[in-house]
Amino acid sequence: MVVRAANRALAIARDAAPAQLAGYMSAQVLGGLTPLAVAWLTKAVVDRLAAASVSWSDIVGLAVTLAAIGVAAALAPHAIRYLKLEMERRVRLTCTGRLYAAVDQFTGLGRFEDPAFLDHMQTAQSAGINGPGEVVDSGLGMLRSLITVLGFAGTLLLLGPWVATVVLVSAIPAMVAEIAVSRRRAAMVARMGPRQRRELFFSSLLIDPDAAKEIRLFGVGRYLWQRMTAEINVINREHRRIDRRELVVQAALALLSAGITGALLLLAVRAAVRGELSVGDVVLVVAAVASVQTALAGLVTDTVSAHQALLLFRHYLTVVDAGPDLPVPVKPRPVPVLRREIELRDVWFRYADDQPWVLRGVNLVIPAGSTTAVVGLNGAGKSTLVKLLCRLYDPTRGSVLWDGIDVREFDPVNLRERVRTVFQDALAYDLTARENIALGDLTALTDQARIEAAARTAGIHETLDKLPRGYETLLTRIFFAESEHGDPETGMVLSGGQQQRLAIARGLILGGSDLLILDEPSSALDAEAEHDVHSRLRDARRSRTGLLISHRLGVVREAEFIVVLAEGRITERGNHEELIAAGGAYSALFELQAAGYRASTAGVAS
Ligand SMILES: Nc1ncnc2c1ncn2[C@@H]1O[C@H](COP(=O)(O)OP(=O)(O)OP(=O)(O)O)[C@@H](O)[C@H]1O
Repeated sequence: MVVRAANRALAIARDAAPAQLAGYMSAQVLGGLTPLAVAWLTKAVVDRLAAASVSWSDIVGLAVTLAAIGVAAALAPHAIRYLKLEMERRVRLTCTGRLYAAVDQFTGLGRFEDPAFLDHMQTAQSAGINGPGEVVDSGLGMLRSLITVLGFAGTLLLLGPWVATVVLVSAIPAMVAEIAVSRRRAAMVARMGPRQRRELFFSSLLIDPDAAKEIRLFGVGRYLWQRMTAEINVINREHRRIDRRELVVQAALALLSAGITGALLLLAVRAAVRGELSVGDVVLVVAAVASVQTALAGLVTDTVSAHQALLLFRHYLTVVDAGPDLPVPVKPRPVPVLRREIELRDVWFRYADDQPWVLRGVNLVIPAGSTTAVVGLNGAGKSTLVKLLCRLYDPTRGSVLWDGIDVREFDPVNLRERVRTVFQDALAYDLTARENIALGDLTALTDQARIEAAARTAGIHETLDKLPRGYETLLTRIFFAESEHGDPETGMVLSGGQQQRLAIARGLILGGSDLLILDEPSSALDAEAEHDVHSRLRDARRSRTGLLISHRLGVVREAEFIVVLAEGRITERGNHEELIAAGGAYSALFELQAAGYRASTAGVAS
């Protein structure tokens, strides 16, 4: 598993930054050989100096080579740093692109509501995208250390085979102990994922312009930041625990290493006194012991870093390898133009196996070319039904049929080209007015006529036209337009009702869709504006099939078919007159709303 992840990391680095990777690798190999070259050259110089007669010409070549290596060694870290940073930048860009491309392939909503998968996405986004860079970085560090260690192993043999063995074997407990700490750290990071997400939630909320109003009016800022610091405290406590364990392990290992170095030094000096080693040999052994100890410590640290980076990188791989969340047939059927009807046949749905049923055997036919309205109390399941029609989820049981074809036989992307939905909680993007509309169909991005036509149908054209920069006005107060950096006048914020109209324009811009779903798109509009929007929408729906969800029965009454959804079941169906005559829940609700209007009209009149 770790090996597979390492291979994937290396492959990404090779794809993203081949030249930088090759340069970085060469520099690290040379870096690993440098201490060896320096030690052997120094030994040669010292031995010649210690000889009875020595001339300048005897050692000038060695001395110049030594000096040249010194110059190269002084420059190398800067070159390595540049190559490493450039490689990491390129790798991060590639990983980020692949991550979001993968997330974009999740056509349903399930994964965005699964806490375990959200943890994978959060770790992939924060740490996983740096994984390949860190793995390569640590891997090349290991390679460099390994070259130094193996190169000096022969030198240590000068002191006897057991000496080389002791030095090399002393690295094993260090490796084992450090990897154990690393595993604990990775497990802790995974455990802290939900807390980290909550910390992020609180910190974003506290500076979110949309949340600022409520937070101030309710005076809950303190409560929220204290909740945030409570999360940070727990995260810090866990990190501290691991840091302390690491401190103990590293102190013990440092003692072991210093003890071995000291003992070897004593051995070398004693051997020299006995005439078994030359002065140059002693210099070489001292350099060898120091270099091997440093390289072994580097090897351990880099192994642990690589291991840590790989564990985090696995979250990234989980996300990019997750594949489609909704099953898509190998050969999806093309979505035909809707001619007859959309049918929900015995549809049961719950958001997860441990959640209650939201829809319980819904049977509903939405005839093509007409408008069907769904009414029901809060939580009855109306928006859930809409999500199944857009195939943001699949029914747990039963099926949704498009002219008799199960929508699971289509590619969801194709289906959504035929279905347009405007939700009550549609987003207002911090982009220009033009982009806010064109996001409904990006082919219209530069087609002002289409954008304006959609805006006119939604009754927002006059408003947008009068903005300081017309359709090019940024609809935000949190960014400046790039061209006018620093000008606080660049952004505008629309009212709630205007934003809804904008969302309607976005929903309408796609030509050729068959089904227009309006899930309370006018809840933020005043009565006059709502009437205006609905009469415009009626015209827009004329050639399409419409599904309307609304709590305002004055709007609903004009639909050809009305169904009442209660506790996940359809309890009444018919047109307005039929439902009023039936005297059921619809009739009672309609009476209640009408009485409210009559009372307020009477109040105004008196
Ligand atoms: N993502 C979700 N995960 C779990 N449960 C959900 C989710 N979304 C909605 N529900 C639950 O499903 C039920 C139906 O919700 P839904 O939003 O479909 O109702 P609705 O009829 O549209 O309500 P409203 O009139 O308030 O908009 C509710 O009990 C709600 O708690």
